[in-house]
Amino acid sequence: MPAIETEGLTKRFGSVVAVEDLNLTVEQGEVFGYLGPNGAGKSTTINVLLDYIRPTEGTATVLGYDAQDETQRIHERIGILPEGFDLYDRLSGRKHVEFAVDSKGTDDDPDAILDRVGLEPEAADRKAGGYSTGMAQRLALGMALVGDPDLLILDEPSSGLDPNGARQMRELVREEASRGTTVFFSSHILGQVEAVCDRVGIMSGGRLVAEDTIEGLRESVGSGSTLELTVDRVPDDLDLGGIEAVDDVTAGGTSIRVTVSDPSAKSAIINRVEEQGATVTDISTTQASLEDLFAAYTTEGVTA
Ligand SMILES: Nc1ncnc2c1ncn2[C@@H]1O[C@H](COP(=O)(O)OP(=O)(O)OP(=O)(O)O)[C@@H](O)[C@H]1O
Repeated sequence: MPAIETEGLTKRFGSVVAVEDLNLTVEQGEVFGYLGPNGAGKSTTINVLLDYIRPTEGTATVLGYDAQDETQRIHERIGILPEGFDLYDRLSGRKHVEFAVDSKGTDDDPDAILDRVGLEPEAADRKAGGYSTGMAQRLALGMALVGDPDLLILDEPSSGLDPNGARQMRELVREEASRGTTVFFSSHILGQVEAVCDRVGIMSGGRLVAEDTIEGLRESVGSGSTLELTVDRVPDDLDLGGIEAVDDVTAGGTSIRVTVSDPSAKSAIINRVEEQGATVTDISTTQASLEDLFAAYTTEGVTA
């Protein structure tokens, strides 16, 4: 049974198609990154999964339960960090977690949870109204962890976190995943997604335009890597014509940068450069970042 499954899920708001014919499967135990530019349909999808809104067409199940008919069962077994969550300014952090423990009827130790999300006892006793964005984010995540959920739905969990906070968030996500929790993670911070997700889905204009591992996306976009050669001098009429994998070449000073669709073309490129009279003194390869892949899928019309 997948942790999340949607079939033909469509949501229209009047003439706006927010989500169109979405077939998404997130397996149990996965850390799944749900990506897409503003307005792509990510929050709408999450809102349907949580039954905050009803789909126009199609179905969704969460942990095997129907998102519309078995909402209560779902909410008992998931933890949610919503986008733009609200805290009670006058209550302390600890009170927030105690409140979550009471409402879920669990026996979690609030202090252990606060410790897990990095809120020191002194901070936990202060009113949440005075919290920084990062502290508020940690507290909201702590509340989501109450009841040891089978599925965590995190909507933009890293927004407002400094690099340390973001690292801690990654560690927490990984820790939860190693306990068998499925994590469904929407984010604009692509580095964060790349570092923690097993697979990603990319939404664009309401449609799922890619669903794969980051490695798989690299292969299907084809724009794998950039080869950077350091040479004693760039040949006058540098010519890499005829090497099929070469997409783009730029050269200057003692450096030649070649974008390749297939990294195994590396030796052919080096040989060709050396045949033209240069000595290659250093070689480095950079792979397309998730940022590049995201741009390829959401702005350049690549379809999976
Ligand atoms: N309640 C609503 N009424 C009308 N249109 C809506 C409503 N909610 C969302 N939309 C529209 O549906 C589309 C998808 O929005 P959605 O919020 O799901 O995108 P998103 O990917 O979550 O974006 P963001 O990253 O900005 O949160 C947008 O065009 C948005 O304007």
